[in-house]
Amino acid sequence: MPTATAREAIERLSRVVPDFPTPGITFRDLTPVFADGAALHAVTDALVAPFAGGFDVIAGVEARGFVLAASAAYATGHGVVMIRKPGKLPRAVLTEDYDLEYGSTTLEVHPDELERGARVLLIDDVLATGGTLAASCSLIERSGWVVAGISVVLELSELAGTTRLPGRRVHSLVTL
Ligand SMILES: O=P(O)(O)OC[C@H]1O[C@H](OP(=O)(O)OP(=O)(O)O)[C@H](O)[C@@H]1O
Ligand SMILES: Nc1ncnc2[nH]cnc12
Repeated sequence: MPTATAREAIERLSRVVPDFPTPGITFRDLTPVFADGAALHAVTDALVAPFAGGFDVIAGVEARGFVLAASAAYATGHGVVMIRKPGKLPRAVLTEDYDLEYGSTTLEVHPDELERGARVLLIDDVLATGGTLAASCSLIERSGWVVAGISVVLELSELAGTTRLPGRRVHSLVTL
């Protein structure tokens, strides 16, 4: 499905929620995009299309990134690596603390999930300050894997998240 269809669906279905989760944050809610089958299909295809043939596995960031990563993995016949919030993964983990637009937290990964050198396409819903994706890239590289690219549905350009991702190939379906 063409990227223009995905963009139209994102613009039509996404919602703006003022002061969520904390006062002063303008929250961009993509749950209606996830809930619409045609939109999820178009968005999934548009996220992976620029990276076709260039990755071995897809990584998703808990929680919203999991929806997109699993959809993209099924569509392309790849597996999923889960980058999780703290205390959820059962075996030995690598850990990164980070800040995001409305707080601070930690992400973790099982570093033995893939072979060294595996090419990982990293998918998430929103690129805001870039803290989440920078921490995720660090976990991927500390695990011995390669970041093949980063694909997001929505980039909030006023927060300049790409400056936290120097040298990365970042694909955003919609940039606000
Ligand atoms: O670019 P940043 O400033 O780091 O923000 C982007 C992140 O914020 C949201 O995740 P959140 O941690 O709110 O988790 P959720 O998916 O569980 O809602 C979003 O899904 C991104 O992962
Ligand atoms: N403004 C925002 N809307 C939705 N998700 C976000 N993650 C970080 N900032 C966000």
